[in-house]
Amino acid sequence: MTDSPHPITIGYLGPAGTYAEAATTGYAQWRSSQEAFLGEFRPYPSIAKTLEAAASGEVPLVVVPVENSIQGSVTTTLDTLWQLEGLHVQQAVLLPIAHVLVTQAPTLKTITTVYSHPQALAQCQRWIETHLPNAKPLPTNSTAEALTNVQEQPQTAAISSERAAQLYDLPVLARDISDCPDNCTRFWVIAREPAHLTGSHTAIAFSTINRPGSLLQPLATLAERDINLCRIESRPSKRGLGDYVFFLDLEAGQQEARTQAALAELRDRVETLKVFGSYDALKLT
Ligand SMILES: O=C(O)C(=O)C[C@]1(C(=O)O)C=C[C@@H](O)C=C1
Repeated sequence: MTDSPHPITIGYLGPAGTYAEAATTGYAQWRSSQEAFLGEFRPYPSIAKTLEAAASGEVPLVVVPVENSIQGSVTTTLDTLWQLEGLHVQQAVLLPIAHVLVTQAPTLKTITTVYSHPQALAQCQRWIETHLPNAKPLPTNSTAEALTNVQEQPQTAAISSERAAQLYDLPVLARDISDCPDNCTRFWVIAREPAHLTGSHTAIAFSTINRPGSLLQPLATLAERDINLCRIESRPSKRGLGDYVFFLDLEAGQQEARTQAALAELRDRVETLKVFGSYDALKLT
């Protein structure tokens, strides 16, 4: 008989039934199909608290949303990653997002409020305006948390996954309510321990001093080494208006010589550089 592996606790945005939970359990299942791995799961009340749990060493691994195909970056994740020290991206997980409208109300007309995570509300904004013109959208910490309002107030609705509606035993009134087809969210698996350097993509971020060429020079460093970018995103540095942090995803692994050389040069060309790590993408269905 073989010994079962020691369980690894993975933090995620809870409560049970979130998309983050689906990404986390999907990742753990995949990993245990590759190696002796046993995941146990710990929900946190917000994305920031989930990342803080990894940074403080409370849990060795967390899974957080980074980017959505309709709504773009999950800004809390980027801002918190920039603020915290010592976090390493290990893996990307792509999860299809299929939102439903959950309510105890008999018809759409009687719904006064629609609760969900701000990302989910934004991904369904046009549908809400068309089908619930009189309902007030109100943000919650997660899609699953939104369902607790529906349990207590019959004239309200929530946007979540169908799986979450089943879990909380609540009725679904409308399906397929995302504003664009193929809605998909990319999550990152993040660890406190530096990962192996393998992976086809590398995530970095840097701040610059606001002067001519301060973005051009780092981009030239990457272009000169034939490193393609698959994403660039700016976020306010929070030091003052017009001061930014740039988040980049490189189509090159951290272990590659060209990446090592580019990162060494980048350190001299930017103010602060953070290398989050290299990752491959796991596509869940
Ligand atoms: O609220 C959830 O269920 C989450 O997992 C968070 C989150 C996000 O922040 O993007 C994850 C996937 C969907 O895009 C909507 C919400």
